[in-house]
Amino acid sequence: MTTPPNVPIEPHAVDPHVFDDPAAAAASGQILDSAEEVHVGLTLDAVRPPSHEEILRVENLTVEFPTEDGVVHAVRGVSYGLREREVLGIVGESGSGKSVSSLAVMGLLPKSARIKGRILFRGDDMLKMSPRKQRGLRGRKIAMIFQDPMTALNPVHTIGDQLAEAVLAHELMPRKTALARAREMLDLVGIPQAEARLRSYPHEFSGGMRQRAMIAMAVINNPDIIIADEPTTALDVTVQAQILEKLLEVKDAVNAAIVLITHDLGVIAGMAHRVLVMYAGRPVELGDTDPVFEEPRMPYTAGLLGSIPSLEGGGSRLRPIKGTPPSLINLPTGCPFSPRCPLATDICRTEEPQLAETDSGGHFAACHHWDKLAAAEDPTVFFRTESETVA
Ligand SMILES: Nc1ncnc2c1ncn2[C@@H]1O[C@H](COP(=O)(O)OP(=O)(O)OP(=O)(O)O)[C@@H](O)[C@H]1O
Repeated sequence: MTTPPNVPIEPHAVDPHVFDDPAAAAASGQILDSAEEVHVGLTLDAVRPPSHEEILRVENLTVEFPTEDGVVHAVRGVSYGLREREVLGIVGESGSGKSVSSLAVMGLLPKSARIKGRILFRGDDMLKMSPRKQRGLRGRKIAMIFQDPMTALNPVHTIGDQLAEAVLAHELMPRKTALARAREMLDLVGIPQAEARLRSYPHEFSGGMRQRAMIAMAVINNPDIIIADEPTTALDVTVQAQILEKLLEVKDAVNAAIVLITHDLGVIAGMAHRVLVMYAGRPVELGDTDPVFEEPRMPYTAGLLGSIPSLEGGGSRLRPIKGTPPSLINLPTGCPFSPRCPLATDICRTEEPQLAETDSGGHFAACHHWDKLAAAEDPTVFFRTESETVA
């Protein structure tokens, strides 16, 4: 796998003695991750590979929100498949439709949302299922981890009660059995003294521990799919790496696939088998992570790659892509990236390109000029300033 540019996931890269703001946590009486909890260090190569069986297929998904200002075209034709045990990364700038497309899979969009397309779970269209059948899948077969565990955890109930409830919502069993499963899950996610921690309240946990508890909650019903929406954005970098490792380890333990939503290419590089790049509500590049990162075929992806700090060569410069994404209410004609694209020509301003296979199998891009990127030695060169190019 490509080395993650800024998130260390290689073995022993994580210092188990460094916790998220230990002083502040100790002062507030929070329970911290324990020093005994030494991480083995896990990479994607160390977990079981995906099978060929597709468990989720999203087909031409569109989501619109009617608002006072007009219709927001939040998701405009997203299609992808997810295989058993696969990690699919969805990356893109803020507002590109990453969360809305995943909330559609979870059935968590507001009633005002107009949803079209198909969301097939093992071949069954979830958008056409009875609400009862949908409820049976969501939370059980498809679970979600949110960015901020405090919005998902109830502050007035203990962690143990909340985990037990998550089981009892889907399965009839004695409460004691559900609590025993909750304890097992806290063990699995690396929370020490799990028995005692069942009685803790969310505010007694550090940020990293809360996110571990969220992972425990997501996997307690042995899901086939975990949707993780920016699961570590709120945590500091060291804790991020620990949590991501744990997510991979736990995913392997329960045999689940992951849809990982992030704006952090480093996270994708270390964790995803395949990547879907989104721009203005549409997928603009899709393929195995290494080829997409090493030989992007969509200028937007090349621009994103050029905007992350390079670890090699000392001169680590951030080159954000100039300009801003378009309004999703008044989209321009043609390719929505064309106003920011250094390769744009007349056709880009009149015709929106479709996602199509490029020069390598399984690598798709929505660009009229992907061949120009293919011909360039360094595809990020188009996004450099003149002085950088000369240097
Ligand atoms: N309930 C809603 N009503 C109207 N517009 C909405 C609603 N929910 C989301 N949107 C809009 O849909 C678009 C896509 O939002 P989404 O949250 O999917 O983006 P994102 O790529 O996940 O961004 P971020 O990284 O900031 O979470 C945005 O323009 C957003 O403002």
